[in-house]
Amino acid sequence: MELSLYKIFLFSLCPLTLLVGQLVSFRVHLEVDKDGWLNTYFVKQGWFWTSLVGWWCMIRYGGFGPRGTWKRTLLRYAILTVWWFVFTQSLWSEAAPLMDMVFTATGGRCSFEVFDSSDSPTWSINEKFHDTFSRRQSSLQKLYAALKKGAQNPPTLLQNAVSEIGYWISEGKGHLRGEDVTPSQLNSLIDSALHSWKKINSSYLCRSLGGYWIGGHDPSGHIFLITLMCMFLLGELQAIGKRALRVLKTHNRYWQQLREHGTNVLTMGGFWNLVAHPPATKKQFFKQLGLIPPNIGLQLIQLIGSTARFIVWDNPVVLLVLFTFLWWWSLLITTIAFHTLWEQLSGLLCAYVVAGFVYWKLV
Ligand SMILES: CCCCCCCCCCCCCCCC(=O)SCCNC(=O)CCNC(=O)[C@H](O)C(C)(C)COP(=O)(O)O
Ligand SMILES: Nc1ncnc2c1ncn2[C@@H]1O[C@H](COP(=O)(O)O)[C@@H](OP(=O)(O)O)[C@H]1O
Repeated sequence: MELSLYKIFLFSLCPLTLLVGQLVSFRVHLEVDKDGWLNTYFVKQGWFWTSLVGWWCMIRYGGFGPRGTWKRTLLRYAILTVWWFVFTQSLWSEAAPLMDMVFTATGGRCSFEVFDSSDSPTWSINEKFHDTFSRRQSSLQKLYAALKKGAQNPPTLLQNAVSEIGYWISEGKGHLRGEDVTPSQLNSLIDSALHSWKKINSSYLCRSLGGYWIGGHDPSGHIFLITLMCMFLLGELQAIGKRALRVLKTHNRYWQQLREHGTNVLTMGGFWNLVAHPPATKKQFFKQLGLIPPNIGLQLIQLIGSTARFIVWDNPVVLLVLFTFLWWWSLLITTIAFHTLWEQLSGLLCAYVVAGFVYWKLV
């Protein structure tokens, strides 16, 4: 296989991003919302989006480029999908994914340290028990449900304590009512109850019971997944790139429409005003929107329609590039804000070894 400039880009993008992220993390401290829309709806469902966009491109560009065949493309996709599945998902409910096996084999476990067990006289929630208020609250609810489900009659002490915490959190009280037990005794009680009922060997199961993963070496699932996704999309772009560029250049009509309708929409009818000075409330927004003359509204709808058609139907390569950029951005954020360097490297390496082989040997 010859080493083109594109190949160098394909093989170096993720490792270089990790390096840059590490360097940036020395100077910048990032607070990232784990429950933000990008992470929740896109990255965490990333293999779905990547498969959809990847396959859609293959179908729309009439197959698989000069070098590819259906069989080869399918083989590459199948290898990457199986590897993603084995590494990050449970094959069946009791089996742990490979990344969680590494974690538990290196001393990690699911913890239920709900209460702060330092010797403060007032009861409080352990700072490490999940990172945000809403996550704590939902984890407490899961924990309570698990305790209730696990035993027909949970010890009264346990039951009282857990319902008390739920109340404490929702009411935002400063301390717990004193029980005849210490915080660390209660932590152990909860911990041993759950661990004796179930073999908690995956992060998914741990989270679903309200616990959190601590200790051990936890290869970054995000870095693993994003590396696999970037390499798949960029790897397949090699096969369809030339054809996609040719198609992109033939759509002069769309650019003309964009210019005409776009200028009309922006210069007339107060639309620009609406964008430049958005009203404070939704109600005012819709009221002002209603004041836009109907023909401008129609042109706006036409513009949105033709843009959607231009991207989704005629030039899905735009989607491929957008998604690749989105994944790359999330990779950078992950390398700056999450995990240790070694956990990032192991996530990267596990994806890279297989994706590297696929795009080195199977193209
Ligand atoms: C000749 C062949 C023609 C085929 C034509 C196909 C037509 C196109 C249709 C394609 C449909 C898409 C199918 C996709 C199948 C899926 O992948 S569905 C599952 C999606 N799931 C995900 O994406 C989950 C990804 N998330 C994770 O792996 C983990 O959450 C994580 C990011 C690794 C994090 O793990 P934590 O434990 O939370 O840290
Ligand atoms: N780019 C990103 N944006 C937001 N959250 C991210 C992120 N990368 C990683 N995370 C979060 O960091 C944690 C560790 O990720 P991972 O082990 O998959 O690399 C996960 O938390 P949760 O699992 O609690 O959602 C994940 O959601």
